[in-house]
Amino acid sequence: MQDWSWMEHLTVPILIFERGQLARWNQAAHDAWPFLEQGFAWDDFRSSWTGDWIVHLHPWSNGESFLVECHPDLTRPVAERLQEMREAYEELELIFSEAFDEVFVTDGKGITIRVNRAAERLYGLRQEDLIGRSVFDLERQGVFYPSVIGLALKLRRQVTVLQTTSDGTQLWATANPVFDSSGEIRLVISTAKEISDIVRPDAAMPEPMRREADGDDQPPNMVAHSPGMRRVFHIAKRVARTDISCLLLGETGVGKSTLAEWIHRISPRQHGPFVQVNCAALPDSLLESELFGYESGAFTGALKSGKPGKVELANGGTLFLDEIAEVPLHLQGKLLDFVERRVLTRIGGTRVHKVDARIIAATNRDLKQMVRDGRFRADLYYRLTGVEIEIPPLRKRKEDIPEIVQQLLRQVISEFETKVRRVHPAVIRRLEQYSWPGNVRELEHLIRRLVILSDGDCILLSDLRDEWIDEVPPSEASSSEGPLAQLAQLERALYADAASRLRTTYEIAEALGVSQSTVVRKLKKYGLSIKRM
Ligand SMILES: Nc1ncnc2c1ncn2[C@@H]1O[C@H](COP(=O)(O)OP(=O)(O)OP(=O)(O)O)[C@@H](O)[C@H]1O
Repeated sequence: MQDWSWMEHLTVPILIFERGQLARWNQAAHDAWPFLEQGFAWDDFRSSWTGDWIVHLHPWSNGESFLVECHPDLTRPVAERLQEMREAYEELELIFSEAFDEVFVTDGKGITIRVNRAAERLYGLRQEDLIGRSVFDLERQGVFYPSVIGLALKLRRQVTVLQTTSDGTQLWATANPVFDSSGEIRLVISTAKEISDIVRPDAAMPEPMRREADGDDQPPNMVAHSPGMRRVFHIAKRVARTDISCLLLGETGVGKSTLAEWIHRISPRQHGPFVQVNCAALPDSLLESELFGYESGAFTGALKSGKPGKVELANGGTLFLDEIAEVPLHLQGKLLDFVERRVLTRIGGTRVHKVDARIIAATNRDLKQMVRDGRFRADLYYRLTGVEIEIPPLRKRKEDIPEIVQQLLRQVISEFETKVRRVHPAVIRRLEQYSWPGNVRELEHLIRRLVILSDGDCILLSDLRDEWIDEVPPSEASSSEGPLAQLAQLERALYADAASRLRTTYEIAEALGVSQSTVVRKLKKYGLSIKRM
């Protein structure tokens, strides 16, 4: 009689098959497969065993019986676990490398261990150029300053600083030291974000919501950080509620037309037309018919049906008389008549047309002085100036410049394809120093030009090389009211006056005793154009 008791000492399942049928098994086999008791043929067993087990066969000498020894296959779960860990690691790697914010990791001595792709973008160096280098060396070389990790190592605590990179980009950086069980710093992990990427909560809102939140406090396309501009909008908003005539004063390109349109848009007349007439754009003979219209056959070349003027077209809305100072004296009387009585007769007509329009006028001239000189009717001046709003020149509200630049950049990017995404802070500083005779319009043209001509994703100081703005000596730039700035203003006034009186750049050149090319350059510099062609 064979003794099978040894089988019970084994913790791996053992099965004995005799002539193809299961004859014996141990407890471990019973635990693994309780159904064995119901009998089992070798063929069934063979077809049902799984890859979870490694099976050894020990044949008996009679050739008809054998012992089956089953070992759990431990390699498979280990392989599966390894695969899971590999996938998790790859995912972490991806998160680390593709995070938009910079992640920079050093050991406890400040030697760089890992950096992500954002670091390459911010510092302009490849990962392999950063790994293995000390943050203190990188700080000395100006790759960034100060080193937030260096500070965290010195202070042995979390630190947040404003870090500047070699190209002047400002980063909001935080470094966090990680300590080991003996209290030594094992790693320092820092994360950093470009300041220009941090948007104010209201800027993140969708446009309609933002407008609602702004409550029409200022036109959506106009920047007003400076106290001067905030005051302008404050007054304009009050004026908008009324029907009072309003005179907008300010140098060329400060935003008079834009403000006039906004006043209309938030006024009770917002559903009526906004009609703009540039009184300087037409010769006197045409300006009258443009403003007041004409009846059929009023003059040769007139339309048979006659034509309403811009004043009539503004019925129910707002009439914006831009460059009001350019209205010739003989027309000022007719305009006064309309402003006082809100009625007009077309050229060649007798019928009186009643027009209900709010009047906003604008000029970059000293209208009061023109009244004193007898070049502008005092009664018209007083009728037009129910309220006078003076928009300050850009050089007197430099705090608006950075945001205007950002706004213009966003606008240009949305208009055409360009790689440019930002303007170097050093460029902004230079723009803040300039005196901007052509005001916001001049700044607008400059940004457009720079975006078009720039090759990279950032407008750099070197891109200003071909701009006259680069010629401004720092002494002049730092004091816009210094003698050089005053000289520039004087020169601008000279050219503005000539441009309003003369018809070509050649005539101006002759009058001022300079070359025609100088005239072209100066007109461009001061954002001026010849009004009467
Ligand atoms: N505060 C501002 N913020 C942003 N953009 C502005 C601002 N003011 C003006 N602009 C922009 O500057 C440009 C010139 O403005 P606008 O035509 O209103 O000036 P203006 O004073 O009427 O000029 P002009 O005297 O030559 O008629 C416009 O494109 C306008 O959108």
